[in-house]
Order: sequence, then C-alpha cells, then structure tokens
Amino acid sequence: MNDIDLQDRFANLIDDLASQGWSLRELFAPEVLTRELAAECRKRERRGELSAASVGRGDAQQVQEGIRGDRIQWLEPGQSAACDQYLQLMDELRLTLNRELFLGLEDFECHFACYEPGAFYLRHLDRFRDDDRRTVSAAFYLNDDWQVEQGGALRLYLHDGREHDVMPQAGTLALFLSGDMPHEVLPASRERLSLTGWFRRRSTDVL
Ligand SMILES: O=C(O)CCC(=O)C(=O)O
Ligand SMILES: [Fe+2]
Repeated sequence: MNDIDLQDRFANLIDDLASQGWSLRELFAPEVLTRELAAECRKRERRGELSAASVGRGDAQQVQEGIRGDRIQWLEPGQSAACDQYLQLMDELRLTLNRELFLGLEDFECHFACYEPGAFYLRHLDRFRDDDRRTVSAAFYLNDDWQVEQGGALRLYLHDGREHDVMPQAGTLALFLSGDMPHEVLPASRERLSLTGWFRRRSTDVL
C-alpha cells in the first residue's frame, strides 16, 4: 500500500478515536490479507496451538472461563508473511497515532483469539491494575458474512451511558482507549475469530 492509501485508511479512525474514545473502520486491511490471516488463525487452531486465555497478570494470572472463554496465541515477528504484513500495518498506525495524537506509543502486542460458540468475555477494561502501558486497544475481525442474529458483538459501554455493538465482520477494525472504555464480548452461535492487540506506551513507574 502506498502512503496516500494508508493515510486515508487511518484518517477517520484517528479523528474518531480522539473525539469519542473509540473508532471503527470497515475493510481496514486489504481483503487478501484478511483472508490469509483468517486461514492462519484456523490453521493454528487445527494444530492445537491456541491455548485458554487467562485474566490478570504475573502471579495473579488465571484461566477463568466464567470471565473469559477465548483461546489465543500471541503473534511474533517472522511466523508468517501475513502476520508480518499485519504487524507492519499496525506499526504504521502506531506511528500515525503518535504523530497525530502525541500518544508516545512504543510497541504493539497482539494475539489471535478464537471464541467457540457460546464463549464470551465479560465486561472489563484492557488495563491491568499494576501495569498502565496498554493505551489503545485494537480488535481486528476475521469472520465472513457475520449476521447480527449470530450474536458475538463487541459491546462498548460509552461515556454517555449508551452502548455500541460492533459486529465481528471480516475486515473491521475497532480501536478504543484501553483504560477508559469498558467493553465485553457477547456469546455467539458460531465460531468467532479475531486478532486482538494493544498499543503500549512506556510505563509511568519510576524505575
Ligand atoms: O474480540 C473483541 O471484540 C475484544 C476482545 C477483548 O476485549 C480482549 O481480548 O480484551
Ligand atoms: Fe478487552
């Protein structure tokens, strides 16, 4: 993608994030890439490489299916061309967020996530009590032809008391402020695949 395409792809995302704390972009990535990432997620699942996600951090980390029922695998650079291309795209987005909103984001961490039918993630914030680095959350969806009646929305609890439901349709990217936007994943009647990630800034802890 050339620079003009990229800046266009990011423009509304960044304005909306700044004005309302969340933003959405359909067809965020090229469709070929989205398809390759979906295939990669399914392949990892078939090979048994995804494992039950936990809640909490460090010693407090626990698998609790009553809170969160997805299975995940973290992305590392060099695992596949499609993953590297996604990480590259998100790095361009990170630099643009820094340039436009002065967020000082240092890195991006991200995992594949698979929610089996009926799995959910109860209302939460994406920030740990003892680690304030996660600043902007980015959920990118990999599911073709998602229908509203299949459930599985990402439900955002907005500041004005309203709720906004995002369908996990292939190609949609949802961005929101990690420490400031309560959200949940509703159960679905079909498998729900995504890439969930976090742009992080330096910890404010004094070393
Ligand atoms: O998949 C989503 O829509 C959001 C997942 C989520 O909230 C999380 O992993 O923290
Ligand atoms: Fe979350």
